[in-house]
Amino acid sequence: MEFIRPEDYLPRKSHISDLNRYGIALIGCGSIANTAHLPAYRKYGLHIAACCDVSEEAARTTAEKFGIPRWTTDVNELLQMEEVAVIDMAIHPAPRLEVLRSISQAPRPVLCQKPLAMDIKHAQLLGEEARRLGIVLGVNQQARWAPAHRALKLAIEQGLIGEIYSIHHYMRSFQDQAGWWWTKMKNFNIVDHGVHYVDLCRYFNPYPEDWSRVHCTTAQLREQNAIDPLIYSANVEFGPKGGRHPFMASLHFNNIAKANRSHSNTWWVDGTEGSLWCTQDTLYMAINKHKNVIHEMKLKGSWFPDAFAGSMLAFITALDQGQEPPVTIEDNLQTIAMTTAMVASSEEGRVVERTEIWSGGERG
Ligand SMILES: NC(=O)C1=CN([C@@H]2O[C@H](COP(=O)(O)OP(=O)(O)OC[C@H]3O[C@@H](n4cnc5c(N)ncnc54)[C@H](OP(=O)(O)O)[C@@H]3O)[C@@H](O)[C@H]2O)C=CC1
Ligand SMILES: O=C1CO[C@H](CO)[C@@H](O)[C@@H]1O
Repeated sequence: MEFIRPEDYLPRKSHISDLNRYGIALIGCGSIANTAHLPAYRKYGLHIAACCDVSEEAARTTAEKFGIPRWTTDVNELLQMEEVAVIDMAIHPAPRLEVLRSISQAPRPVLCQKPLAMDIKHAQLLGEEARRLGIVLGVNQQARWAPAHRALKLAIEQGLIGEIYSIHHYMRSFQDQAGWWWTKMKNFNIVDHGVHYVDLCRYFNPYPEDWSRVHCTTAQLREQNAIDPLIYSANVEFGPKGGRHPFMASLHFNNIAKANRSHSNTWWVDGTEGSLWCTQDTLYMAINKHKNVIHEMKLKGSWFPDAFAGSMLAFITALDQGQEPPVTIEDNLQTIAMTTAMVASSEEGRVVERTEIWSGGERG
């Protein structure tokens, strides 16, 4: 039973009339740009016009490696290039405000690496400043375009498993390597890496109500390199208090599991008519009425790098059609509100309401 096809879940460029009109300028030629953004754009034939980094060596070697026609260490020089139609911002949150202000001299739409910032106050500031400066700003929550996550989302939308009542995520990996920026970052596992799964939990939610409250617990090993916990468990409630809303989610992320053969990244979605679950390369479905049958579909593509083309293509498609970015500032603020609440919940040992953190509307 083929309930989802590759053309449904893989990145598509057929919606864009002339892709060459959308020259991309990359700001930040670091690790993720070189290992995911640029390989993805090359694979899907996107036009990379220029790249920029404060480090001359990073800008030059990246340009050479990917055959990018122009490179610079100066954002202002980038903005003078007529062929630059879109900015791909792949730098850490700290310099983003200053870079946005430079971009306002000759505004271009900006797709910014996820999340907009590591806490709600900083994210709000960046969002408000982008609006004030007249910059179209979208957020690159590219995990939404990972083949497994797109396929799962489409299967949910097809209604094959009835009314969804539960989403559960279980992630096991290892990122306790000494010396890397993430082991030195405050609450990294929740606010920087975990934010993918928090955002996906909101993305898969089929109801109009956004998340309402969260209870998160963490643990910190006696001997670990990271300055903060690398394991969390979060129970997310939707709708009013009282436990009678028809949908709930739970998220568990153990990022300090040394035995790599035990690693996995799995979602389970339960509905009144059946269940869907996926790893990163396979989507499964079991329907109540088809007893003892599991429908199993091997998926094409992978998160790294395909999803990075998916998010950029969706951003360009929205620009082409005069629509809002696929992940707006408001949408991302709801996700960051949840990671901010998870940190507060684990540190203070209590349930944290969304409204304590963020007073924005229902769905972003
Ligand atoms: N799946 C995903 O979506 C992933 C997302 N990320 C996100 O991407 C961002 C970047 O991560 P990563 O690539 O690992 O980081 P890196 O530190 O490897 O790269 C960032 C690069 O940007 C440069 N830079 C800093 N400030 C500026 C500026 N003002 N203008 C131009 N270049 C600048 C840095 O130079 P210098 O080092 O000299 O400061 C560095 O070369 C982070 O926010 C991270 O959370 C990262 C990994 C995966
Ligand atoms: O997916 C991810 C993996 O970890 C990175 C840090 O190394 C995160 O920044 C990132 O979002």
